[in-house]
Amino acid sequence: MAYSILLGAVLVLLVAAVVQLLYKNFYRLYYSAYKLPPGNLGVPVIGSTFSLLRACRSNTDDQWFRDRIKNYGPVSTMSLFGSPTVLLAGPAANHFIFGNDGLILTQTGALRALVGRSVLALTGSELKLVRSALQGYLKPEMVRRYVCKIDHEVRSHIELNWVGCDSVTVLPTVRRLSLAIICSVVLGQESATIKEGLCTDFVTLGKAILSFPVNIPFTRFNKGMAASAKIRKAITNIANKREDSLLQEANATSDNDFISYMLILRSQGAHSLTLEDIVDNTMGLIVGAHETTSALITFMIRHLSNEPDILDKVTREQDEIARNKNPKDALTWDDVAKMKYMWKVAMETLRTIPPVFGSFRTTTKDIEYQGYHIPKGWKVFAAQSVTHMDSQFFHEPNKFNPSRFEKSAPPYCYMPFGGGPRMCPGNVFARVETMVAMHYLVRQFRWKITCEKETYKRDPKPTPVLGLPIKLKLRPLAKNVQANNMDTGTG
Ligand code: HEM
Repeated sequence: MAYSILLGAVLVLLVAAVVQLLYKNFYRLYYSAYKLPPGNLGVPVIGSTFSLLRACRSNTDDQWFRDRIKNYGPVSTMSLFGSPTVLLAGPAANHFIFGNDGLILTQTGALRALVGRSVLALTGSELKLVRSALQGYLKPEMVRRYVCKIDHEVRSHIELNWVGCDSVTVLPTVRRLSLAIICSVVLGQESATIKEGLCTDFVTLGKAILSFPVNIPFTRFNKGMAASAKIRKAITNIANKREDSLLQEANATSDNDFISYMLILRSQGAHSLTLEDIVDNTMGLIVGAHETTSALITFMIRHLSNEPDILDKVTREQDEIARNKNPKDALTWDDVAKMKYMWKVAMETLRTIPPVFGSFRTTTKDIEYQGYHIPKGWKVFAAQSVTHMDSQFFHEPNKFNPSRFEKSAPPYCYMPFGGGPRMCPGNVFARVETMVAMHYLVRQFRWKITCEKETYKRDPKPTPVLGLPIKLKLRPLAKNVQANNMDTGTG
């Protein structure tokens, strides 16, 4: 028995070694005319996937990238998620990846399966149409119209989840806020079922983005697919109702929800997406907005609790904005524009802990970069988080110093929202949401982190391992703020 197990193990090892050898030689022969970047593809299909995922989950991804760059230089070959991939880092890499029309944005197979035919998975003329619709929906003139809704969501959320609590676990709480905000804007009045019932499903879906897209029971991907089906069903119900009511109203105009906006654009001939495509794009928008902004707000709260001088400066700025208005009135677009210092705190948070740490692209033709060839069909991954923490571009990169943004960062060194034609279309929305939420939190509360030693992992969004529990106190002045919120009916 023991002998046959041993024999079996030897055979498996032998087969693995032969496959590895064939795989390596196949690539070497097939690309013999190419000057490939240094590195290797590692174990077939798996390559460096698990090692990178492990690094992400133990918050050592930055070190992982640095070690690779030390071993192979800023351009190297590896295999990730089953594809040969070239890893790039540095401002030249960012310039290359965001401005090269031979590269198309790639999503992991898992994301394509989870979010379907959203902007994230489209190419060519369909992509242009959807991108332009998204940009139209999220352009500053439109976001200006959502500020009041965002303000209302933030105040109601704080009354329900923060006021009267001695402690709060920040990340899950802020995720609910962020989901409530994006759903009430994107889905309109009927968003309640989604924002109240499906937050956990959005988190499960988010966690499956970096998983192997093989649907085996109990895996992350399998759970993500189940969550995605539930979300899609709920959004489809809303979309069907919207379509019916628009058919009944001649000359309907959008009341700002994304589904009506897309249906009206379609009736005007701007695109020909099916209702299913519109549902997928709505999901894509919520997925893009929800965990990124909640990560930003969570880590701002964490940073501010360790930086009393910065918190003081932020509070003075926010008190000044509040002083010039009637406390019952919602914040406006102009108020948000005055939050200049707090935005620098957000930028510094995005530099140190970017919610999206890099960008994946696929080559549509053979490409040359810094003397190396990147063959057609290969993936290119640029890790922007590496440049954010490089002392060549950011003096004392480990120091949390919002004032560094009094000067612009060097070109292509600071890219938390990406760049080029696929730059995040939600960046203005994210700014408004974050500023409004932080305005009320900073003015109403003081907090202390419960577990100073808590670390975070990338899952794939940065996630404090305990969710960031904090002890909470009302700021003395906050009693007035709270009384006024009650008057306005947000309590
Ligand atoms: C702090 C918050 C946010 C950060 C850091 C962030 C970051 C990013 C980045 C880096 C990309 C580009 C990825 C690439 O080029 O590979 C992206 C794309 C995207 N983001 Fe955001 N985002 C944030 C908030 C939002 C919000 C609030 C929305 C929606 C309201 C949104 C919607 C999207 C969409 C739809 C895409 C895909 C665009 C495309 O494929 O062309 N994001 N985001």
